[in-house]
Amino acid sequence: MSLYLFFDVGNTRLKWAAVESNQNPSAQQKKLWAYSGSISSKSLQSAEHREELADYIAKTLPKPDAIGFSCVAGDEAITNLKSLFPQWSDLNWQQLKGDSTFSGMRSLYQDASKLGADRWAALIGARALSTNNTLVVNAGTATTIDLLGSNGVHYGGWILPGLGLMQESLQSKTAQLPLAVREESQQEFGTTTNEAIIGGCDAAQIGAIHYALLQAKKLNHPVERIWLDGGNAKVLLAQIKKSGLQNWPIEQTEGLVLRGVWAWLLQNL
Ligand SMILES: Nc1ncnc2c1ncn2[C@@H]1O[C@H](COP(=O)(O)OP(=O)(O)O)[C@@H](O)[C@H]1O
Ligand SMILES: CC(C)(COP(=O)(O)O)[C@@H](O)C(=O)NCCC(=O)O
Repeated sequence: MSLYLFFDVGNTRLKWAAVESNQNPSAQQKKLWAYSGSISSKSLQSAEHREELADYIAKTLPKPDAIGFSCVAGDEAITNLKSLFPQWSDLNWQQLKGDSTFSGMRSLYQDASKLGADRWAALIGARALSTNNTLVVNAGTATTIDLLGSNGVHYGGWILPGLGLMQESLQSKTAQLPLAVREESQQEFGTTTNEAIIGGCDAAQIGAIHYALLQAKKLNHPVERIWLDGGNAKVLLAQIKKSGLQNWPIEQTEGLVLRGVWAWLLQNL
């Protein structure tokens, strides 16, 4: 049996996972990854942290037969990532980019080489999970919202500051606003500065998803499934449920980008 190792380098977190060749990227079960983990993407900048990460991964899994990755954290991060396992120098690192081809899918992005590799990977991952009209929401450093038709066409999407970025920018660009902290007893409309900021940023994120649903319907691709992933997915989903939007066909998922890199790698082996 072969083993495949995948990396998703985001602007905040570096995620990895490994699977065996008898597994399938369309499998829905929660415990999908034989091995997985995450660490700050900044760790790639330090030789010491790179060595620790490489040691940890090499000790927890056997030598993989192929490595696939996507990276939106810049060229230096790619160079550092590819330097991780000098002992596996014969291994080919396969990089999924925004314009990597995937059979059965295409993007309407005017210049696909500019499409974030993680967005394209997440769309491929979503396609592996379901083939209906789908909204892919990745709530990470940035929040990205992308529409994927049941025909395999990516109609484009939106990029918003992520929840953390929204809150941080209010603090750093105003005189009076603190860095807000999420509390248990969040009201519908904020009655403190803290609540007003947390509620306002939530509303911007949830409102954007709501607007995307309306736009997709207008384009005659009514959304039948929303996949919500990323470091802020849990918090956002809780707010969506609290807001009385339970009838949205939304499901939290983990590792959609890694799943997409996996599906793509299998087409390219
Ligand atoms: N343990 C955590 N470490 C870092 N960020 C976290 C954590 N938990 C939640 N977050 C939030 O998730 C975001 C990172 O999510 P992630 O999906 O990993 O982003 P990216 O793919 O952009 O690296 C952060 O900006 C932060 O708002
Ligand atoms: C939008 C992003 C910054 C999201 O990055 P992330 O929050 O996942 O770290 C990334 O997908 C990116 O750099 N995209 C390139 C521009 C584009 O997709 O049009």
